[in-house]
Amino acid sequence: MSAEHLLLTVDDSDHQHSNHHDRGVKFEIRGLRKVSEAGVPILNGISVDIPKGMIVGIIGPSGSGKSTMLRALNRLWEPQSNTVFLDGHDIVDLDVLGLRRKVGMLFQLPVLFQGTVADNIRYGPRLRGKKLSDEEVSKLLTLADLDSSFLSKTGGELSVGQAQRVALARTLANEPEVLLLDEPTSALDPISTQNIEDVIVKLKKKKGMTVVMVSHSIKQIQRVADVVCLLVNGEIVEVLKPGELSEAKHPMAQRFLQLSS
Ligand SMILES: Nc1ncnc2c1ncn2[C@@H]1O[C@H](COP(=O)(O)OP(=O)(O)OP(=O)(O)O)[C@@H](O)[C@H]1O
Repeated sequence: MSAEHLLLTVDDSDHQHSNHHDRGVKFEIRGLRKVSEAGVPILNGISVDIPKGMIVGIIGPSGSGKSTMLRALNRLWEPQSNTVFLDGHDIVDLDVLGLRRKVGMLFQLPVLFQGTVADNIRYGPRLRGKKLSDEEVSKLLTLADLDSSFLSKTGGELSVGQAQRVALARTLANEPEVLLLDEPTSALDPISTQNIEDVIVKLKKKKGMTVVMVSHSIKQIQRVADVVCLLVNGEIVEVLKPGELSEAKHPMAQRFLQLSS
């Protein structure tokens, strides 16, 4: 295991000149490990800082641990104590529902609850005793690039791309400060993909959102991310700027990038 803590930095001018330096949250990961029940190492001591207001892309071969790493960040599995910190707080000491509100997650395939789009979007706030008005729900839909004609539709009436945007609006209704995206566009057509990418970039620029995004698409990562972590066999083997991916030095990373591009 490398004891080195990877610090992600960018010279992206949007980030440098963002008005949101005092907003957003950061993650610090220190030696995060996971071993399967059969004793097979899945994560081998991930140590990386994820600064606030940055879009961090995670790429790597299938089975390298990308989803596992992401899922630790909102305790879909329980990391060891003293390994994942959100703004300085060990996440295992935080209230898990509060953590998941702050750290929203979107998966490859959207799963909507029964009821209308509006019911779905109101769900999270309602758990906290807050009733969103139609106007507030419409605003969230707009943020996810959908218009208010969707309010009364049900999940069955939506395409996968539209459902994914509703799932995004539902996550945003919790006013998260971090978005964890696990291949959020892999089931979508190019236009829906572009819509989601645009929304992600807008959220970073307008709200200073911190985003950690797993993707199999190198091109997508190059379009969206400020910085890219290459994960191989449960370790971050390289941290690169999106424009420098071809300069990866690790042999497995090189091979993966050659085959993926
Ligand atoms: N709960 C579990 N028990 C045992 N093994 C697991 C568990 N979860 C994941 N794994 C294994 O850990 C490794 C990493 O899985 P993970 O889903 O994080 O990889 P990934 O990089 O996201 O892969 P992909 O790109 O295919 O989605 C895989 O070998 C997987 O089979």
